[in-house]
Amino acid sequence: MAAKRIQSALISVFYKDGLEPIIKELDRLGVTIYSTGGTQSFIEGLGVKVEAVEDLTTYPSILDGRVKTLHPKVFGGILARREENHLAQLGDYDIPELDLVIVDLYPFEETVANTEEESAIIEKIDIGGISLIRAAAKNYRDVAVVPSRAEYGMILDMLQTKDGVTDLADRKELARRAFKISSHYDTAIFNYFDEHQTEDRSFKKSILHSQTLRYGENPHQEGIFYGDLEVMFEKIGGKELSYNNLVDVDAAVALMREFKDAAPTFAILKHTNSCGVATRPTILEAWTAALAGDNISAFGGILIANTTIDLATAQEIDKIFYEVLIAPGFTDEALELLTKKKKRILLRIKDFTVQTRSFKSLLNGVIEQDTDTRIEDRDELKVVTKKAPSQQQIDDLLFANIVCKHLKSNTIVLAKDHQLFGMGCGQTSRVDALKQAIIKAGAFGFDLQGAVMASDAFFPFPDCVEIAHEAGIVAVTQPGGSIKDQASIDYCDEHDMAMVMTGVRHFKH
Ligand SMILES: NC(=O)c1ncn([C@@H]2O[C@H](COP(=O)(O)O)[C@@H](O)[C@H]2O)c1NC=O
Repeated sequence: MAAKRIQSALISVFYKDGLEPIIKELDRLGVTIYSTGGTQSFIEGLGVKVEAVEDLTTYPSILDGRVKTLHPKVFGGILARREENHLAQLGDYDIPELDLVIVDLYPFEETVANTEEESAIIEKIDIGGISLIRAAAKNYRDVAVVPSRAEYGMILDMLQTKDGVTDLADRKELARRAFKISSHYDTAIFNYFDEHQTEDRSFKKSILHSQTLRYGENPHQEGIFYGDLEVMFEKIGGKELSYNNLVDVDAAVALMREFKDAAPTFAILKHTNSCGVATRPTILEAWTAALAGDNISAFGGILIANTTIDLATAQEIDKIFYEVLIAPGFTDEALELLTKKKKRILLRIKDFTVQTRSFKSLLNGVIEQDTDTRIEDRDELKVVTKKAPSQQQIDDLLFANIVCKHLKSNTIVLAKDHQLFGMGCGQTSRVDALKQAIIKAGAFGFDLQGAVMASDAFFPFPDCVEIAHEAGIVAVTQPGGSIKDQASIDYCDEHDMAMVMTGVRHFKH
């Protein structure tokens, strides 16, 4: 008996919107509707007959609504298997069968987001509704459950096209969704209680949206993204985002977030590392200067701007092959041109915010930390050398420090006039990172005389400032904290270099 006709329904919803067409359809099908106070009034307002749950239970809703459906006459009608023994018991206790349960839970997450008042939050922990959902889902062989407004379309379609008959596969799918909703809801409640706990924590994350990716990092690996990209981006064109695209887009957004309020800035990234970054008076100039940083690595890169892309910039960008272009806006003419290349992914970014906590799988568990959203401003730069950097050099040091923060450790950034000249990253020694940065700067024609250097962590020895000086570097920023800091400072003093310390390390593994 896989197909079931809906003859009775219990409806208890917090938000009433979207319910009307379902009620009308149930009414057309002659379904007996039971409902709780507010939902009952809403249905009556539609001119549809409805039985009060209070009449069924012969109890009023008590304790300010904390107990209204929690009663054997309700749960018996949902949980009874439609077989002789259970149906006989329903008969003995005068309990009606309930074939369909529609619930929209108290908005717990929304309440947590909007208030810190604990009593208001606690009252929004739904007890009766979540029990109704779980009971109906457990008995999916006989009962259909609608656990949230997201399933309204699905049930309406079933009512309309199958005339109130549900089949087992559909009811099982609704049950799967019901446990997805109930576990998500309980995860949110748990995380609220667990938030300030220091011991005995449990890692629980629930994301309702997902996207199956073509593959993972490589074609032989499966890949899935859990999240809702539409909240952050409007995808204007191009192929599906791949696993690697998503990783790179994440790195690009984290970097450009630091330049959100700066003058027009462009960054070009490959494998999460930036190979070109520049800030200029116009976005076209920023693009040109970023590309000059390394026009070879830029091939197939991820491009991100903090400013609307105009036609002139689009015409230049269009000359190279890139994977993804992200910007807060595109002029119509720019879009007309850029969308001609059908595979190129164009994302209009709506929101530069990054998650405040980040985590990844590791060994037999997960490692979690605060996201590194800290960035130093000019007041935090402590001059440790006899010579202080000029205002222009301070600007360049701050620029280089941001770029450095977003490169894989160990990393060194060389920059001048708000332009990345060369970087070394992902190196096992800081000296190698510096040598790589110098080679790259040279390869793309940059003269390092008067340029600045940023390091993600302290210099264990003075070798880096020695090599930097020989290359022409005049000012350095680094966190400091090495027992040999003084040796680097002394070298700078002896060679007319300026050094500032931030006191903040920015490792990125
Ligand atoms: N306490 C109960 O027995 C109970 N039964 C259902 N609810 C919830 O009450 C809300 C609907 O109430 P009303 O129909 O009165 O507006 C729904 O969000 C439903 O999930 C309950 N409320 C909270 O637990």
